[in-house]
Amino acid sequence: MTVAAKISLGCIADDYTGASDLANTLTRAGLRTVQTIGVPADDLALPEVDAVVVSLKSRSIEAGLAVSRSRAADKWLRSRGAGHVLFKICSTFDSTDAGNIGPVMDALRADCGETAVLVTPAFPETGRTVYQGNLFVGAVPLNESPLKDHPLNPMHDSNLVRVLARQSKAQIGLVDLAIVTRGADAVRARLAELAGKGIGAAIIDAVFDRDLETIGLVAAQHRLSVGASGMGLGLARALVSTGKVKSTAASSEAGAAVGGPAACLAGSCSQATLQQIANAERVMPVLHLDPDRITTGEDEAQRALAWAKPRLADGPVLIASSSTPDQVAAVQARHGRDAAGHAIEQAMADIAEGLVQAGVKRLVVAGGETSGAVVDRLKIPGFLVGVEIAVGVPVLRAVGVEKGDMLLALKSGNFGGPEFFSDALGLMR
Ligand SMILES: Nc1ncnc2c1ncn2[C@@H]1O[C@H](COP(=O)(O)OP(=O)(O)O)[C@@H](O)[C@H]1O
Ligand SMILES: O=C(O)[C@@H](O)C(=O)COP(=O)(O)O
Repeated sequence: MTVAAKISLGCIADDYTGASDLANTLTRAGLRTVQTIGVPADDLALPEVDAVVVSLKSRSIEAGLAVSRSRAADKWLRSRGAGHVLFKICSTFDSTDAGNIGPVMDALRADCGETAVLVTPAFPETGRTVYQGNLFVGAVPLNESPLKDHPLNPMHDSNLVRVLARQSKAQIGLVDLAIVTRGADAVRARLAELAGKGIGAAIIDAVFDRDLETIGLVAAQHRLSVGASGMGLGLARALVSTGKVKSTAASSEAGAAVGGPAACLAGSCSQATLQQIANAERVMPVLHLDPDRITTGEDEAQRALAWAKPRLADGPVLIASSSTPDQVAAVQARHGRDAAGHAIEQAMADIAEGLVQAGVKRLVVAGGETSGAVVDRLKIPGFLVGVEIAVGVPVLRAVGVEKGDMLLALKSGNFGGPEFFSDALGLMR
């Protein structure tokens, strides 16, 4: 990939929707940003940028693989001049006790020789705040939020010091809000104190964007941080306010019209996505896939394509595998959690491939793992960031694809307003 000048910020995202969320945040904060899928090939030509977000699909894979892929991304980013690397995780800390946040953080920390790593998933704009190390999703602790029912990584503990300690070999500390409120010097002093006690990473509280700005000023002087888009916001604002990056307005070219048929795919089973699908039923044809048929190897993808193709000329269609928590639990009990998830993701990828072959140029995908499977199948090497559809979800222009211009939106399951699918298509012309 041609990245002409040295990049100021390197980012490794553990899923593709998370990467586009972060790329969106960095762009809005004034950084010229590109999102790549995996470590870019040497011949992928991209414009000069301040930040590169390498998207991995490493959130729900075996920890050893997540570590080796993240290390390769880190090596590439640092070889392009990134002095700081942000490991972008989910704002709801999606992970299991077997990983992958802890193991990846430990490996990246060892590689760059960081003393104590600042960690926060806070992203106040989407209601994710951290207080006394406890993550809140809106008004409720993480373990009472819909994340308790996530199909792959149900979250049952809101205390992130405990959660990370179960995953990491490092001792985990806390920098609480009282210290953050006192400013960057107080955070630096507390971090030095923790490092002196042998603590390798600290969850840091943040409730408002100003807390993230304080955290960003401190983190930017370190080699590694771990967090969600809020950490990206803090880092980006620090790079701009300290004059390390000149703020640039987002380019409108990335979202320029492509025309052609449009389609939506939903594999997320989040409450937000279920509501968005229900609302989409009023404005576009919706096909609900049968997860049992997919998991037992029936060709649901061909059935979906036969349904969709004749309708594309009349307007967008939506194809969804999404089900309620009870139905998801029943499918998983019959077929196994990973087998069901994988089979459904691959069916979504088959459908996406067939839709693009049928001429679809505008594609909205709901769900992080689902988006990963789809984007991989379409062999898209990278994205430029266009306008924001909803907080954390930009219009993306695919770069380096053989089939020519294409617009996508990769929606984190939990993000977007009730009319998200129409909102997205309204901005993807
Ligand atoms: N009806 C269903 N039953 C069981 N698993 C499902 C169903 N529909 C989708 N899945 C799986 O659930 C997971 C949803 O994860 P993801 O796409 O990351 O969504 P989110 O962004 O909400 O986390 C995927 O592995 C997907 O294949
Ligand atoms: O930080 C976030 O919440 C998102 O950027 C994100 O990573 C969401 O993941 P998915 O819900 O799996 O899309």
